Amino acid sequence: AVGSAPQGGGSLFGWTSDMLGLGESRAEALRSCTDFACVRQAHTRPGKFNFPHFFIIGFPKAATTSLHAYLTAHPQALNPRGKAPPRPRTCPVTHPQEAQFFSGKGACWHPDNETAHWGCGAAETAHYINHTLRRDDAVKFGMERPAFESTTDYVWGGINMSTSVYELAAGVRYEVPWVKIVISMREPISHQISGKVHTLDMLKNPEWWFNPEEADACVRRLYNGTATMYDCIKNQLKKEGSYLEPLNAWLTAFPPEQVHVIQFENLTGDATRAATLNGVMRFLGMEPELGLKTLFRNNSRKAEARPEGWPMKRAHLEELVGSAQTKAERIADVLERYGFHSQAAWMASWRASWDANLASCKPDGMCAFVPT
Ligand SMILES: Nc1ncnc2c1ncn2[C@@H]1O[C@H](COP(=O)(O)OS(=O)(=O)O)[C@@H](OP(=O)(O)O)[C@H]1O
Repeated sequence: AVGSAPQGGGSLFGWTSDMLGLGESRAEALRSCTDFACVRQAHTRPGKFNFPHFFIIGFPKAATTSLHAYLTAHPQALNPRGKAPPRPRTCPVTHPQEAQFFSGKGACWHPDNETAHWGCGAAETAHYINHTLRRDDAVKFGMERPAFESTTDYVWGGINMSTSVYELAAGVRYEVPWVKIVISMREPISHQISGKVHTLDMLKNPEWWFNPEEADACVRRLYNGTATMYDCIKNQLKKEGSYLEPLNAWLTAFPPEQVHVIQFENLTGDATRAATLNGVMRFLGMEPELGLKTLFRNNSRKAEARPEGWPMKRAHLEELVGSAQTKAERIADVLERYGFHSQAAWMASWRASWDANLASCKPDGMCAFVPT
């Protein structure tokens, strides 16, 4: 009887597509999945959205929280949950933002096991599929809503740093080969400053709550007034791989059709925001007309931190711009080669920031760097 047929999951008036002789739908096949092998099997069945459909993987400090919130607010989105509240690192994965499933919490790494290097913990995987990615809701909506999560440290590798970003990207590709990847990149000096400002903010917390890492020692000195922002970002900015390597890793693991790279400045700029958001939604197969007309400003510190800019000697600013430019050219080169963006357009946006900041320099040789 119609009334006793299972509900949802691509059913028509209560009849499942299996009963109608069409074979199992993706939703029906996904219904009891608790591991990726089952999810992959379900993926072979017809359904509108993939499960999971996409990941926002970074970069940190490139408005990923705002983008996550924006897509969460989209009426088609599966996930109405907000940003994760602070929680101890040992808690099970529950939240779609900073779930860190593939980078650590999913216990996906077995570095000592040569034969089965990759393989996520069974209990963690079931939890991730059921709770973080909301399997039951995906099924209930008959795969008409995309499941997603956003974890910015997927661009760095495993959270204990034992795993390279190449391994992580390859592992994700192995588990969910269809997933779409969204990456936002911010002008490199601003990206670095935003990260340090975040750490500065954390230093206000008691040490038992936030214990800064070795690399943040300079931020403590900045906090105490014995170092400058230039001191704290110059080395990281010079590091060749810090931005380019994750991009290469993900583009090595995934075909370019599954990757969408946006520029933070286009995402947040008044003149370019709508087109950039529409581009993201089109890439994800979500209807742009249903998207909000505004982008939130989550996780923002720049207004309070130092709206007038970070004081810097002209020579130091020129050195930083030199490092950022070298990095940017390589990124823009990769992006053009893969057909994502023209090198010239990508560079022009970031160069506008460098030029504006260099123009701030006074005759006494002091400048102020305002992040994008
Ligand atoms: N709509 C909009 N317009 C302008 N700027 C915006 C917007 N949304 C986010 N932001 C800026 O993005 C920075 C936070 O990025 P993330 O959310 O990716 O940071 S995090 O890695 O998750 O901590 C953070 O930058 P800073 O304030 O410089 O730190 C935010 O101010």
